[in-house]
Amino acid sequence: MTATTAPSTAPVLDLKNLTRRYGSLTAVDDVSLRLPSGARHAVIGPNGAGKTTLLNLIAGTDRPDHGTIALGGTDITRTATARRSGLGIARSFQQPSVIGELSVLDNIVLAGWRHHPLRRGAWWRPSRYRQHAESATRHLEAVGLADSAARPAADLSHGQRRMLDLAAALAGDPRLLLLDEPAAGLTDGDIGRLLTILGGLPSSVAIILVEHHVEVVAELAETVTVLAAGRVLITGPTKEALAHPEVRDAYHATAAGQIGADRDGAPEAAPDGVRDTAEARG
Ligand SMILES: Nc1ncnc2c1ncn2[C@@H]1O[C@H](COP(=O)(O)OP(=O)(O)OP(=O)(O)O)[C@@H](O)[C@H]1O
Repeated sequence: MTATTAPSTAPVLDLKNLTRRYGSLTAVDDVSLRLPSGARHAVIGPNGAGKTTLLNLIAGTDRPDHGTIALGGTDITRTATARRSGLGIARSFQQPSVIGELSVLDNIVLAGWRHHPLRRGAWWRPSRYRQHAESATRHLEAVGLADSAARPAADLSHGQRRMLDLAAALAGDPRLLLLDEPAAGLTDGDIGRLLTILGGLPSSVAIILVEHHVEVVAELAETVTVLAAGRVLITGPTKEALAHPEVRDAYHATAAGQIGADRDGAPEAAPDGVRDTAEARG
């Protein structure tokens, strides 16, 4: 495939008119979005709004029926998922994808090897292993897991697994990090640690955060896109987006479990929390 590379001033991500249909359902409906390098952007909306589908389209695990995706000015609409990873897109999942039988360190060594554009041969060969182990240790330090490096990943708590999944995503030195509900299932303490870690990432890494916790969005995101039934309701600065009347109304529906609810249907942000958080930023 031919790739057209634009100057480095190109947005890190440029989505144009993305649409994904499943039969008669349009999960992502004509979504356009331009993010500058180092953006801190959140995508919010009710259950079924199309947030995960949008991440799948960007990561390449799903394909749009219409529209284009450019990464740093290069059209990647038809580029395979593995190649997108090599180009700098990394993702952490709602369910952490760690290998329980491997040590915590080896999970990251393997992730670093997978992301390496020139990877060849077996990752555990000593020369390659040493090459990746040093940076793997740095990534574990960044997520607070260095002390657990030698433990089997299976021994980690849910919160620690999520941090390990995040370290695995960072192991490829991404320029675009896709985070799908990173705070889901975390304790308040773990959420605090997550905020510190994500807040400390270098500006060379742009983040797209799908998250139901409004306080996490308010703390981390500079800009927000609100999706409703696959369409963009609003894209703008976080404070403005969260204070938008339709967003406020939508979050009022939380009390009925229709938006912002966790998988058990419990509301994660009271309507007043939206207002208070948005005002706190201003
Ligand atoms: N592979 C698929 N086949 C058919 N329908 C799908 C598929 N994936 C998603 N959908 C539908 O597309 C719509 C958007 O789903 P999506 O998971 O993107 O929403 P979401 O905003 O991430 O929701 P949640 O907050 O619950 O994770 C939903 O109606 C969902 O049922």
